[in-house]
Amino acid sequence: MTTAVSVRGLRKEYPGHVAVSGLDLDIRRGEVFALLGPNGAGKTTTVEILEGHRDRTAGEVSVLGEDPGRAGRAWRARLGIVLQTATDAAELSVAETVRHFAKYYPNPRDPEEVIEKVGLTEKAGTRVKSLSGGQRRRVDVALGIVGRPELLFLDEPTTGFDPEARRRFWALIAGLAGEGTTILLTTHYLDEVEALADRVAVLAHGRVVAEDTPRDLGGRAGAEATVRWVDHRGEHVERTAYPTKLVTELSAGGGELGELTVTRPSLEDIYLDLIGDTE
Ligand SMILES: Nc1ncnc2c1ncn2[C@@H]1O[C@H](COP(=O)(O)OP(=O)(O)OP(=O)(O)O)[C@@H](O)[C@H]1O
Repeated sequence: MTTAVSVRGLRKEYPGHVAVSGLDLDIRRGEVFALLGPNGAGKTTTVEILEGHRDRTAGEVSVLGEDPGRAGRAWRARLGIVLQTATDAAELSVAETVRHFAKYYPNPRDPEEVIEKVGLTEKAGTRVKSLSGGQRRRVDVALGIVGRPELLFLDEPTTGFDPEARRRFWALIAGLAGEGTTILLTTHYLDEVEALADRVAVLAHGRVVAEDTPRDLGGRAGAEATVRWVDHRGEHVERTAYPTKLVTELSAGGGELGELTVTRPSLEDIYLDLIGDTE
């Protein structure tokens, strides 16, 4: 089977509010798929339905071949979940916590190896309670992957991470993806999407408004480039589909083009455009 997640016409109504309204989604096995969208777009609700933690009002949902509303423990053991809310800080140490969770799974990863992967080896003997916020988040990630999940849900996983921890986390996720783990990532960090995701869907008002690779989202790859440079007459800005041609022409005289830059819309520009269109 090549499909990890398939969603058709998903709808979720809370009293007096429609959180998800006719959402379709397909995530392939082995893919890193990102869900983007403004606060309240319906990302967490959707993810919770896929995890089997929330019922739905209507629609078809299949996750690893089963309906999350009806699937049992064996199915659940194939998932890894890192929720938005951090683990309740216990009296247990990092190593004790990870070892304890490992016991719930039929084929867990080696707890020491997991602790090393999330960069907490030096804190293995420390109580989770005494860790910093970002370090506790890394414990959450460790607990999400210790069961060797086929499908890993990461809901805003790097909130509170310092830049080095984020880079380390990205490498960890790329490694898991390389081993074939399917990953559904919810995040507000566009650089994270760009670094990690094979495909991205943008949600607004409970539905998918765009879906593509980060490179191509919203026609980004084909968008015109902006060329800027400075000469004795001041700053120049030109938009063109053929920046190489323009730069070649401009530099034909052999002179240096001061402060030359060629840029295309960033993922953030495209994202804000897509979201702006839905307001
Ligand atoms: N238990 C609930 N009861 C009523 N309304 C809810 C409930 N949970 C979420 N909602 C509403 O449903 C909408 C979607 O919420 P959801 O948490 O799925 O958004 P989100 O995209 O994950 O947002 P964020 O980026 O802030 O995490 C919001 O308007 C929210 O207020």
